[in-house]
Amino acid sequence: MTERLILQNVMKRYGDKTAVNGVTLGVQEGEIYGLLGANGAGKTTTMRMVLGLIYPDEGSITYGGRPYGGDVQRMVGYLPEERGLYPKVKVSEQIIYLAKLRGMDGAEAEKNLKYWMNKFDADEYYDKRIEELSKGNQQKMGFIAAVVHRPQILILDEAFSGLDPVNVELLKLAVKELRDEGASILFSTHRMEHVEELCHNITILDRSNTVLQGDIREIKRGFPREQILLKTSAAVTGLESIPGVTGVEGDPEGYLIRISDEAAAVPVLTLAMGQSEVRHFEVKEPTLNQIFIRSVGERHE
Ligand SMILES: Nc1ncnc2c1ncn2[C@@H]1O[C@H](COP(=O)(O)OP(=O)(O)OP(=O)(O)O)[C@@H](O)[C@H]1O
Repeated sequence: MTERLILQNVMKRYGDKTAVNGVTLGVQEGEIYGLLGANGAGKTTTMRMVLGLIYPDEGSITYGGRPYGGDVQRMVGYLPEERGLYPKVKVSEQIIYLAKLRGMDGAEAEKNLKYWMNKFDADEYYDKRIEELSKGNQQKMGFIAAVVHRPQILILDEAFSGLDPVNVELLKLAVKELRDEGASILFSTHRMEHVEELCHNITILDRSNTVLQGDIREIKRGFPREQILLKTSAAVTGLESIPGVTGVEGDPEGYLIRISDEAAAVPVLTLAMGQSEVRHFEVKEPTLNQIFIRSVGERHE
């Protein structure tokens, strides 16, 4: 697989404040790459540099091997920032206009627009003005505006915020479809469950620095497993007394057992089997949410 979007040691300062301190990452064709971080970590600044809205003070960003400029601008799609679409202009008119600006011919733009409007269950908004739409529906139109010209690189900053659960699913499907067609997607969000579902590779930033980077599965292997999920046919007593067990919650339908040492797993299972039929036993991997809190939260303590 080829890395299409590459950031190398990208640095941005505002006066004596370093907003982004040497970020290096690569997004492949057909990949959704997660860019995560606490508030103020440098995500938006990084994405604004990728969009060519601001320039890095150091380092480089390349798009299919080329620097920003010329045709590269047309390769990139992004969700307009809040109020990015003109409230008084018809949805179809401005989205087709934007697609043409990015080099697509009118007929193809119209065809793509209709395709996405239909996917998003939004046909009825075609001839409406943006200001007539609810906030969530405006956001869906923003998403269509970002993808209508079929960009090879797509920048999504909190693309699902403010959407109802049905629309979140629709947008997730759309993002997966674009990935499967080969788009390179830089995806930023605070919703870790979306990252777990959509991304393989991530970078976590904290106060302008990269604190974790790589394949989510490998990152997880580097963190201790601290929870056991146990389901049994009857109550199990004495779990709390096992060395390494630091807490027990729940009931036979699902005990959540906190452990400080994975060596506690075997005695937990042995005890449970001695008292009951064991229906489920799992030493749980940490969630990305727990990893985020550990790696970012601990730095702040
Ligand atoms: N135009 C600017 N002038 C001065 N400082 C800025 C500017 N833009 C961003 N910063 C600073 O750079 C740092 C990174 O900000 P950025 O907006 O990139 O964070 P973020 O990760 O997107 O945060 P959030 O999750 O809160 O949106 C912050 O400390 C911010 O105050």
